[in-house]
Parts: sequence; C-alpha cells; structure tokens
Amino acid sequence: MGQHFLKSDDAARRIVDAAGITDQDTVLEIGPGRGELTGHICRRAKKVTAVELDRYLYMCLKSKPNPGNLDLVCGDGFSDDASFDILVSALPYSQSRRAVEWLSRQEFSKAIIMVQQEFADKLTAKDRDRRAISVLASWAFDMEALHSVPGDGFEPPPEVDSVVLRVTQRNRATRDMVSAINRLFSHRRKTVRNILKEFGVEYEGSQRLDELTDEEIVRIAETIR
Ligand SMILES: C[S@@+](CC[C@H](N)C(=O)[O-])C[C@H]1O[C@@H](n2cnc3c(N)ncnc32)[C@H](O)[C@@H]1O
Repeated sequence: MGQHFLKSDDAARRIVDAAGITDQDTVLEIGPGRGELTGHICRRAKKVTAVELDRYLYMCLKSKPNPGNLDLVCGDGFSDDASFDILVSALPYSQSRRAVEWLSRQEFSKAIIMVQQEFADKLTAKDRDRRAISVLASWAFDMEALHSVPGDGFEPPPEVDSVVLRVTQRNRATRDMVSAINRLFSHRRKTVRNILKEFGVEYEGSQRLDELTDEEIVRIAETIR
C-alpha cells in the first residue's frame, strides 16, 4: 500500500502550506496514514475528507479527537464521486499512475501530491522519453515541482527520494480518453498510420507517435475512442 510515513512535523507543515488552503476550501486527503498531514489540513480548511484504505490505520485515526471539520472514511480514495477544491496526498507509491489517471478526470482547483522522484520524472518526460502517463499529465495539468523530500524523511525509508508537486488543471480527461492514450502507447515505436490502421482509422502522414506533440496525440486518441 506504499506505506512510508512522514517523520517530521515540519516536513508535513511545509507540504500543507504549499496547498494555500483557506477556510473556504473543501479538501480531500487520500491516504492519511497516521495523520501526519491531516491535522495541518484541518486547521486551515473549511471541510476535510480523509480516505484511508487500511482499516487498522483508519481505526487509529478514528480514535483520535476529531477537530470538527474532518470526515474520516475507510475505503478507496480514488472514487468517481469525489468532490473537492484541493487534493492533498502523499500518494501511495504503488498507485501513483492510477492516481494521476483518476485526478485527470476530476474537476478541482489545485492538488499537492507527493510522488517518488522517478515517477515525477515520468510525468514530466519530453519527446522520445514520453509515456502515455507523460502525455496525459502534461495535457491535463500544469505541474510545478516544489521541493524534494529525501528517503530518510520517511519511516520506513523508501529507496528513492520523493518530490512534492503542485498541480493545476488545464484540461479535463475522460475515462475513454485515458484508455485511448494508453492503447496508442502500447505501439509507441510504430508509425501513427500503422497504429491507427489497427483501430480501423485512416491517417495521412509518416510520423511516429513520439514525433507528435502532446496535443496532437490527444487529438488522435480521440479518433479511436
Ligand atoms: C505514502 S503513505 C502516506 C501516509 C501519510 N499521508 C504521510 O504523509 O505520512 C500512503 C497512504 O495511503 C494509503 N492508501 C493506499 N492506497 C490507498 C487508496 N486506494 N485509498 C486510500 N488510501 C490508500 C496507505 O495505507 C498509506 O496510509
């Protein structure tokens, strides 16, 4: 479940400060774990929903005093019924990709997410290094890397460092679009014309997928939805 917990309260406060939460905001926290970020979020927000999948961690959090604006839920945080202004999440690393695909389909004003450096590099990769997730992320979001958190800032320490990203929405994706981009990238070294032939779509041009811009790839994905 990607259970690496922040050790320092200062590190937790720094992450929550980056969200710029006001008393008008509804905040979703996915994976509160032992609640390192939750208290800081509750002190700033109007309403907080914190969703923890691990029943034991959920019960531990539930046994603490509720600040009054916290709705604690045990379950999968990546729900299509979620409604929030701001997402704050030290994402479960095993589910970072799923989380980004899910976030691309939500309507939100800002997200502060912590991901492993390796995954952040994938999200911001350019040209031939791009994967489906890079194209989706750069089309759906503006992303800014704020600061890194070294592995020894967690308990237990993960093998790689993490980075805190500020994400705002550029475009909202649909489930079909996410799946079409993934399908295109399963053939990413072929020419676009050959890929599209497999989907019964005609295309003029001899470029390969990685020679196109993110916008062009998304437009092509829309033709095979
Ligand atoms: C990297 S830990 C972060 C914990 C805490 N927020 C912190 O910063 O120390 C990720 C947390 O997400 C929880 N988690 C994993 N998958 C989840 C899911 N699908 N929905 C909600 N919580 C999940 C894990 O149990 C774990 O508590």
